[in-house]
Amino acid sequence: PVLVSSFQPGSKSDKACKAMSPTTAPSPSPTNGKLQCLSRFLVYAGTYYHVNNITSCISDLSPCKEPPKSPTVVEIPQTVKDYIQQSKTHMSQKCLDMEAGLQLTTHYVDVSVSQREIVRAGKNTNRCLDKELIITGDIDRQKSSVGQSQVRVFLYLNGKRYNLLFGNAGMGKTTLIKKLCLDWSKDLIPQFDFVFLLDGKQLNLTEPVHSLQTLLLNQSSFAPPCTDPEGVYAQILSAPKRVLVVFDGFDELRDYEMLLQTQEKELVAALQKDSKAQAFTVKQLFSGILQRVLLPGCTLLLATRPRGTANQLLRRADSFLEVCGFTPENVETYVSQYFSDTELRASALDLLKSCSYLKLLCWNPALCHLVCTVLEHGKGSEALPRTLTALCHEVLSLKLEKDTNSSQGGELLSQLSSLAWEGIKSNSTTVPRGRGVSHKVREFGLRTGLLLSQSLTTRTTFQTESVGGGGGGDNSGMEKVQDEESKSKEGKTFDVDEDSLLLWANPFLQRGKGRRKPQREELELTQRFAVGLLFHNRTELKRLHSCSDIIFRDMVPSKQALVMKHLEGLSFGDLSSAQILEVCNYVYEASFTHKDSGTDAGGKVLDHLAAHLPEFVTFRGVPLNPPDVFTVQSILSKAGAEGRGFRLDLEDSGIKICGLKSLVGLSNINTYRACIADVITLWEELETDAEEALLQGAVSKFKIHPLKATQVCHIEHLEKLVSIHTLSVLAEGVPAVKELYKLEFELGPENGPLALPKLWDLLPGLHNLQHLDLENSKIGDKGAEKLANALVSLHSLEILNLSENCIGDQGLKKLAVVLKDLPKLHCLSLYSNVISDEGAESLAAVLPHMASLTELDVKYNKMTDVGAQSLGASLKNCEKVKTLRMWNQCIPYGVFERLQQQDSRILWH
Ligand SMILES: Nc1ncnc2c1ncn2[C@@H]1O[C@H](COP(=O)(O)OP(=O)(O)OP(=O)(O)O)[C@@H](O)[C@H]1O
Repeated sequence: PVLVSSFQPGSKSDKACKAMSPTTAPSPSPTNGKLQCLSRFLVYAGTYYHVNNITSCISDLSPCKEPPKSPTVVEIPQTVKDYIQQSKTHMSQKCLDMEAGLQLTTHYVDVSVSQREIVRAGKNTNRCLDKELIITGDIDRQKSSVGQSQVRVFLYLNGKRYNLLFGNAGMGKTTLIKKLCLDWSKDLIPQFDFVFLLDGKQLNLTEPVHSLQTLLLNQSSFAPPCTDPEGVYAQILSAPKRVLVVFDGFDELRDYEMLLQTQEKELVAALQKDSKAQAFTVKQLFSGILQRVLLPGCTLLLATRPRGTANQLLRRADSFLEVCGFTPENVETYVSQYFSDTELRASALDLLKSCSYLKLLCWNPALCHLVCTVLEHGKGSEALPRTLTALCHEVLSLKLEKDTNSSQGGELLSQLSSLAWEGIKSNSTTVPRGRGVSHKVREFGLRTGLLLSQSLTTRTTFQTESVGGGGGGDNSGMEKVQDEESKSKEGKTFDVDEDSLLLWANPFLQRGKGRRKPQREELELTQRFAVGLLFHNRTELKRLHSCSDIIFRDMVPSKQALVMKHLEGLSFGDLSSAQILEVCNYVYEASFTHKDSGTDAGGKVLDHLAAHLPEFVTFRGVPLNPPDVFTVQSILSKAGAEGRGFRLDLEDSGIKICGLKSLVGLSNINTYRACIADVITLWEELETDAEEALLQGAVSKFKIHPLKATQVCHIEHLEKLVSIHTLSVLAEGVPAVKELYKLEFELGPENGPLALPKLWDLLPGLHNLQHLDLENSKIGDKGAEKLANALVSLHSLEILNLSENCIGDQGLKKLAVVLKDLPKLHCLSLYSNVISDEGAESLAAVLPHMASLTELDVKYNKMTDVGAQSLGASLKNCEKVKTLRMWNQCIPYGVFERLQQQDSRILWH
């Protein structure tokens, strides 16, 4: 395309997508504990939202350039080889289930996994060790994709010992792990002899009766009974590099961080001394593995949702992977695999096309499954749900309709809802064991898939040769049962065993006791459902018998009024970006769950938000997933219909290019910011599709001022944009570049030098730049020379910060020549460089020619009294200068004081 002829076009397809969770900022709570009845119901709907698989796994990827090198193969005894073979057979049978009726072998969709990066938070990289995950733009995310073959994920693990696998609830971490296990069982991943899956739920086993050996051989998911535990364990210890340990079932990074807290010395010593002693708690053993006290050479893969920062963990890990969820193509594959009947398949795909929001929800695999459940019932597009609430509600209704004993469904559902709401309030994914859940409720919950039951298995370890296949079962010769509630059943069970652990099949009910911020993903979701249901169609609600007539007559309108009052009480200008997004989502649920909204109470809520959303809407730093973009878009366009215009900031939101297109395409968006590389790709797409009006709008509304570059890619992107500006056929160039007045180069001394060559190339294109900040970028004399060449073109420059840059006399000499030709420069900082007398003199020589200079800082350099005196003398000819800071240790105190007495503009600080 002409517009972008100067550089490599990016990929045009949105093939990767982002799986980031919204942040946990405090948010308005329309429920405020007052909508309990309905919200309980909604919790229930939410509970159904995702039928979760509880297993454990780990993985890490990075692009694999070479075939993996297996560590030296140690001779493995035959009995151990047999065990490995048995493990593989066992795993290949046991890890196949994804959802009821869906299996990995027939329904799995190859998803992309991308690498994520972290940065040190804060400007001073030495002082601040905190690290954060970077939210990358769409194009960069696609570039960092490790591809779709799961085997590649494993190859990627090669040599990386500490791997984190991120993904929001339902995005497919557990499923990916199972697929990896399946691949391992098929000998596709030869670098590991052993793969063990550990599960966060096992932390419920609090008795100190475990050893590393029993943890791995008896407690890990999908492990078969072992005839020769001693031999196998010895083999594991002798070649830990050939062992992969996967942790899953921890809901947040923080849960892992808790396991990284320093252990007592005696405990560490005990773990190291005798890892076979059955004297440890599961928690101690998990800690031992995560802290590299136990099995130090093994590869770890930790699956987790990305919420919250867990600095210790981020600091330790070598690689960060993320499951990207489904692309539109993946959704099509999933739907095609889900519907084996060709006619049903075609109609499902057709229906999905007509329902944008549902289609976007399918980005999340767990929701994609729910969408298929609804599509399966073949209602026309008019009857399809349009919100998350309506989707979950519909699935729940279908589920209950199918339930044979549904006569009591309403009552049981209500009881289950109370339990779920308690769980949300107490931050627990499990139903407390002492809670005395009635048999009926338990059975109902398990039957409908709202509850899962998991026995915290202590697997049989055979002492004899009499191993029978992979089944756990009630075998004789069983080791001591280590938890009174543990059963000798295999892994996860779904029976009505009163003793096993009851879990909500809902990924949004998170664990942890009160130490978290109160506002969590699941609570946000509950509120979203609560609001949605409150404004739902009454006939629909009645289908589940969850509310009486009185509730409809009295409570619903009064709660609706409360929501409205709450909304009216919000001061939108004070809300954080995450809160704005939450409000948009609540309001979307309220306004669109009911089919005929627009004229009713839900419509009023929408009107209010549309009228009061601030004119500047920023989602900077808040992950915007595809359905979020849709809700924001509907609210913005509603406001547009009322004549309101907006400025949008979408930087660091991970928005996909198609989402960017839909928002930028709104006629009432006056200006926008977003990842430059993504914007350029959008322009390219618009140009290729000959969407001229949209292209023109997308170019003219784009803004980048002021720009703070904190990563190398920011400068790479800017370079592309500047080259479009200078080379493009657009007569007026790119307005965003022309209007860039301030550029802060904040990559720090480590990364700065990587991007400097590009910076020098692009700088001359920024004709209108007024403020350039290059502090602490290690530019040195060479860089100073390059900068001098670029400065010739920057006639508008007013402020130049070159503090802490290792610039010496040579560099300053080059700079001095051009500094005098910058007619508007009024502030120059050369603080903390290595300038000595020679440099000071060359600066002194040009000082009187710097027509606009008012502030000069050369403090903490290397000049002595000689240099100081020449600067002092030169100052006499510079009327405009207001301050000259130049103290350093090489200038004798007396000299400095005298200079100061002569000219009060000379300052210490
Ligand atoms: N690649 C895939 N192909 C087909 N279905 C998938 C895929 N990934 C996920 N799913 C579906 O989505 C559901 C949720 O996935 P999964 O349990 O793996 O999510 P998760 O990221 O582990 O969530 P949580 O954080 O709640 O544990 C699965 O049960 C499965 O039905």
